[in-house]
Amino acid sequence: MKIAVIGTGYVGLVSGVCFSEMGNEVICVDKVEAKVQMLNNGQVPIYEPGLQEIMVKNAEAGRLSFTTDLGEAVRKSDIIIIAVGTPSLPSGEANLGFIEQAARDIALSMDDYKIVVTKSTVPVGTNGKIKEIIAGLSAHPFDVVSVPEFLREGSAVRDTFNPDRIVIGAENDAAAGRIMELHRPLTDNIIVTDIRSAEMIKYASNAFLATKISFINEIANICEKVGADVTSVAEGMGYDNRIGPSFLKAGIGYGGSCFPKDTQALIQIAGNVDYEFKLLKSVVDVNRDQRYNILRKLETMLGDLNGKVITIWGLAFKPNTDDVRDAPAIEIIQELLKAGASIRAYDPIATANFRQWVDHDSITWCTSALEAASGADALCLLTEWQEFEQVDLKTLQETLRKPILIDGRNVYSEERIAETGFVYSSIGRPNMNRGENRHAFAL
Ligand SMILES: NC(=O)C1=CN([C@@H]2O[C@H](COP(=O)(O)OP(=O)(O)OC[C@H]3O[C@@H](n4cnc5c(N)ncnc54)[C@H](O)[C@@H]3O)[C@@H](O)[C@H]2O)C=CC1
Ligand SMILES: O=C(O)[C@H]1O[C@H](OP(=O)(O)OP(=O)(O)OC[C@H]2O[C@@H](n3ccc(=O)[nH]c3=O)[C@H](O)[C@@H]2O)[C@H](O)[C@@H](O)[C@@H]1O
Repeated sequence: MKIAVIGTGYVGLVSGVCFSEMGNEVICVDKVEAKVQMLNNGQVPIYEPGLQEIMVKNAEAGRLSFTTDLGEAVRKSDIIIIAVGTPSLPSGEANLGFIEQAARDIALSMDDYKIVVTKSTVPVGTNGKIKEIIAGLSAHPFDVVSVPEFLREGSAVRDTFNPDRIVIGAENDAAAGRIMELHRPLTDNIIVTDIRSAEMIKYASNAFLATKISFINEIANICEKVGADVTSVAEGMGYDNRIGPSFLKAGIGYGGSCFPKDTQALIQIAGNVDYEFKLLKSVVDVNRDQRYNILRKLETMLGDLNGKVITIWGLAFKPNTDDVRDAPAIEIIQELLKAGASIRAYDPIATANFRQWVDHDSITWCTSALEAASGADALCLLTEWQEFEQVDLKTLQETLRKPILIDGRNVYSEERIAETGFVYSSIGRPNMNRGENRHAFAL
């Protein structure tokens, strides 16, 4: 099939590359010329394991190309995939400006029947608006189909080739059939439904996963008070098939470009029809507060943070990505700076992106984990990069000025910590916490 993909962010680029790997002819379009130039030079603007190799292979085979010329891409293709951003407005509602612009651009370029597929996450009713926009500007026949995307950053290629399910929302059986045919090599688990339900499936899925995370984080907070271990609790719960083991890792809360934005958007979608989504509002509140656990733990151990030097390990919102959108590290570092602390920060790959969000004279950007730890009063681990797990804890203890380790992702085992002299605190594992109530002067 001949496919144009509009937008070369995570979703557009990964889908485009994977569809070309499946033998389709794909043209990826972005309005940012620098991005297209990079892609044409075989470079991937995002960090996504495995993507570059397949991209270069398919570009060399002539099945995959990149352009800023949306019109030509649309005219050469049968299927147009919209994968532009839908960021939050200050109200929490999804900003549909990029979607509407893409719909107008597509309409003005159409010269024949096209299937317009929306992969961006859009509020219920948006595909209907896309249809109206295109029909208002073009006399050519077309169908709009909603195919929400469920890939995760950091494992986007694997997720795309091994989806749990494909959801297709369509009004027309023939269009649904073409889109089914496109996805059939990936899975037999294809659910065809109406467009509004498909749009809702995406938000409901992300909101449910966010709920699981806030739920286990609250259980972790209670575990700390009653002396239970949240990792055992999650394991014990996860063996129940009705619950399942995934998304039960307690930590400092979810971040990233999607859960925070999509939970807010769903609260707004419900609010627009006079429904107060109380459960989801609490999920969001719990998530925001969970980040502050790190600060509370630091204050318990160090007292006043003014003048203290704090190491931050991990700036990306999760490992294996350089994406820092809504990363918990942003808010935690801002709060530490407000409290008068200075920061020594390190992330294996996300530092350059992070500096576009937060930069300050009191932050030293380090190029290795141990350099960041050097001479600090405490270390906070915020992203569970494998390199942090593999660090020699004795060397780490000697490198820090004070042996205080706050593990926001429960990376270290009880045995490993027991072999060290760290004052240690993690999330929901009170039996491992050591010396948490000792103030710095006692160390
Ligand atoms: N990032 C992720 O892991 C996932 C994202 N999604 C959803 O997919 C959508 C896209 O997300 P990302 O890939 O993160 O987006 P992004 O914001 O990283 O990238 C979007 C790209 O679209 C381009 N663009 C915008 N308007 C354009 C136009 N009219 N013509 C050509 N290019 C245009 C931008 O220049 C940008 O490069 C969002 O709705 C998001 O919620 C869904 C699942 C996973
Ligand atoms: O709509 C989207 O954009 C995507 O959002 C998430 O994917 P992603 O944000 O890439 O990453 P996740 O692996 O889901 O992690 C999100 C956040 O939750 C946190 N998390 C995840 C799992 C867990 O058990 N505990 C936990 O705190 C992570 O640290 C991270 O900050 C969903 O998992 C994807 O299915 C969806 O397509």
